[in-house]
Amino acid sequence: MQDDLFAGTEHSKTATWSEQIDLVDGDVSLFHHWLSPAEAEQLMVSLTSELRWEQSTISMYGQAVKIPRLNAWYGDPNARYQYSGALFDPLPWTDSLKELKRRVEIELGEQFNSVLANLYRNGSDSVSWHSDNEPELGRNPVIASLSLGQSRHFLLKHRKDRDLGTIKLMLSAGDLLLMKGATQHHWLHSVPKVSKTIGPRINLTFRRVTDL
Ligand SMILES: O=C(O)CCC(=O)C(=O)O
Ligand SMILES: [Fe+2]
Repeated sequence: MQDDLFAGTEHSKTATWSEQIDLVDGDVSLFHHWLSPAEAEQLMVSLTSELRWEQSTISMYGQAVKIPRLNAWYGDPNARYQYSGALFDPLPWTDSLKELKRRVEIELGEQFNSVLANLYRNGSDSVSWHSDNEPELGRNPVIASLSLGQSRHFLLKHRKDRDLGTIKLMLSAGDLLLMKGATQHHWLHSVPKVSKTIGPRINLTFRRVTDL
């Protein structure tokens, strides 16, 4: 179901409209053009330089491996999270991240205490299949993800029922994706590499982590 108020008019390219993704065992919705193109562009520029981007290292089969993207973690002081066995403290909110969080909370009626920012520098950067199911995210994680910059595909696949195939969404600048309910129990998601030359993308995933 979609409520495209301006379908067929000149507004349809930039007007906000939302759709519920038809997903068995999951609850995913997408707010297209949640930010205007101008605001999304401005944020892309400012967040690229303002955030403290790092290339994290994870351990895979006992080897230290650099992940294929940059990231940065911001949030309330108690919103600590565990990643590959290490405990990370969030950086304090910047003004623009705090303001975005406030607007996302009002839109969705959900509370968040942290944001994981990802910077995909080009088509070689990606995130492989995973679920956001770390214990500190609680039983049914609510994750709101805001996309800026280059459009990229966001894929979903069911953990068990492969007959459901791969669901492919295009996330463009200003789009807000919401995942909640049982989604993280049953579905994996990824942002695959792209072989052609493309520009950078930033994705902000607002989360609520609890003290373990
Ligand atoms: O970049 C995206 O759209 C997804 C990022 C993601 O899945 C994550 O940070 O857990
Ligand atoms: Fe994720």
